[in-house]
Order: sequence, then C-alpha cells, then structure tokens
Amino acid sequence: MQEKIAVIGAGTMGVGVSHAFAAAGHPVVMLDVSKQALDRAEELISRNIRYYTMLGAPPEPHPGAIMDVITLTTDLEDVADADFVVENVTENWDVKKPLYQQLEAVCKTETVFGVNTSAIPITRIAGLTGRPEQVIGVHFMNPVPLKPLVEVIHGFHTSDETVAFTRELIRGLGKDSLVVEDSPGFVTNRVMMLMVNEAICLLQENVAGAPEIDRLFTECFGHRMGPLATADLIGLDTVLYSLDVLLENFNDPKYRPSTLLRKLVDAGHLGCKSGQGFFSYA
Ligand SMILES: NC(=O)c1ccc[n+]([C@@H]2O[C@H](COP(=O)([O-])OP(=O)(O)OC[C@H]3O[C@@H](n4cnc5c(N)ncnc54)[C@H](O)[C@@H]3O)[C@@H](O)[C@H]2O)c1
Repeated sequence: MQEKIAVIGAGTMGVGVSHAFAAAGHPVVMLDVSKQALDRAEELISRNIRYYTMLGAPPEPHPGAIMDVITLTTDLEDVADADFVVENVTENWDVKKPLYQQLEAVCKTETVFGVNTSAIPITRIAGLTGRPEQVIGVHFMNPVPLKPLVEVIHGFHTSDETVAFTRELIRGLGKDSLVVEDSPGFVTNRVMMLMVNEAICLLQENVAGAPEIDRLFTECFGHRMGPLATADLIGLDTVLYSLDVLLENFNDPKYRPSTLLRKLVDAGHLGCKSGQGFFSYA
C-alpha cells in the first residue's frame, strides 16, 4: 500500500506535486482554501499529462489514472490520516503559521510534514509544531513532474528517520534528492533570487529589454531559460515574497526587491499563472 500524501495548496507547485505523487501511484488529497483554485488545478493536471509525457515524464498507465487517485477538498479533516504532507501554500509567514498550527492539531502523530517553501527556514516552521523532528524541507522544482532532483532541507531537529523516509518517497517518484542544512533560501534560491532580482533591476534601468536580457543568458551561458522567464515561471509574487524573506533573515540590502518587481505584483502581473509578467502567456 502506497503512502497517503496530502498536498496543501493547489497553486503552481501543488498542481505539480500532486501530479508527480499520483503518477507514482500514491493516493493524494489536494487541499486548498479556494474552490476555484482546486477546479483550476484539476483542469491543469489533466492538460499537463499529455504535454509532460511528450517532454519525458512517465505516461499514465491508463487514461484518467492520475486524476482517479487525487481527491480535491477544502476540508482540513480530510488530511488527518495522511502519512506525508507536502505544504505548498503562499510564501508568506502569516499564511503558513496558522496552517501549521491547524495541521498539528488535525494530523495523526506519525505524519511527516514536508515544507515546500522557497526561502523560509525549516527550523522556524518546525517550531510551530509539536513534532519538529518530523518536519523537513522538500524544495521541489517547477514543473515538478519534469525535474529530476529535489533539494531536501535538514532542519535543526529533523530526525534521521524523517530524512530517510522522505528520500525514499522522492526516490519512488523517479527523482533523486540532495540534502542541505537549513539556511534561508537554502542553496538554490539564495543564489537564484539574487540573480533574478538583479535582472529585473537591469530592465528597470533600461540597460536592455526583457528579451535581450534573457537571450544573453540562454545563448551566452547555455541556460535553458533566462532570469526573467524564470521569474515568470516561478510567479512574480512568489519571487517578491522570497526576496522579502531573504532580506528579513539576512538583514542585508543586497536582497532588497526591485521597485519594478513590486509594481508588477501590485498590478496583478504575476507571470505565467496570470498570463502576463515580463512576457505574455496566451
Ligand atoms: N513557484 C515556484 O516555482 C516554487 C518552487 C518551489 C517552491 N515554491 C514554494 O511553494 C509554495 C507555493 O508556491 P506556489 O508558486 O504554488 O504559489 P501559488 O500562489 O501558485 O499557490 C498558493 C496556493 O495556496 C493556497 N492557499 C493559501 N493559503 C492556504 C491555506 N491556509 N490552506 C490551503 N491552501 C492555501 C492559495 O489559494 C493558492 O492556491 C510557496 O511557499 C513557494 O515559495 C514555489
């Protein structure tokens, strides 16, 4: 019997994480506070299945197999018996904090909490629960079904059993994992968010246009995507929240988000998920 997975948050990451666990045969409960987000998630997963298979993800065993094992809900009681929670809600302490207090109250004592955050320290989140040894960072990359490696973050209290259990689950998805110690932004986003923010500053200063900035990275450095397209894929609100977390934690002005980034988020230009960011997505 495959472990039951609870995926909290049905946005950009929740969609991909649910897809990956369901494709590996796990029963998945996907929870969001927004019924609209759940409807959109269902539509996106169904649409992504054929697309990701074309790009190299394992095919569905039979049509409908992936959605068949995903239950959509807005009721937290439905995740009570999950073996593993992957939390993917908005990158904001005021949103995550009450959620962990609720999860702690509702989930069985054995449940392991996997935190899919871009930058918030895992030890800080673990401190919201009465089971800090069962809290671990699982930094999945977007789009989850196509990315071969997961950055796993070892919190101050995370136990060896929790690390082993989590890595085994990730192996079952056909992915590898790499364990790093807890620090804001971990390895990936401490570097990547700075690069993305600096690219936005260049655009703001009219040093070059968005296509030109990205082209220099794809064609000169061989990056698969430029920093601005990467920001659009992540979500500009998530980039902004992550920079705010890095700035708050390190108290170093090098993480100060560009004013253009803040303006675009205020304007509702959030990247791929809203249809418009630095580039347009029909
Ligand atoms: N976007 C990326 O590329 C990426 C990559 C790795 C990690 N992350 C992290 O994953 C998390 C989610 O990011 P995202 O891009 O999917 O965000 P998103 O804005 O696309 O989705 C967040 C979802 O969480 C839901 N939500 C908010 N509060 C909730 C609650 N209390 N209970 C249940 N659902 C709730 C929202 O309704 C929304 O559907 C963030 O912490 C982010 O930093 C994002």
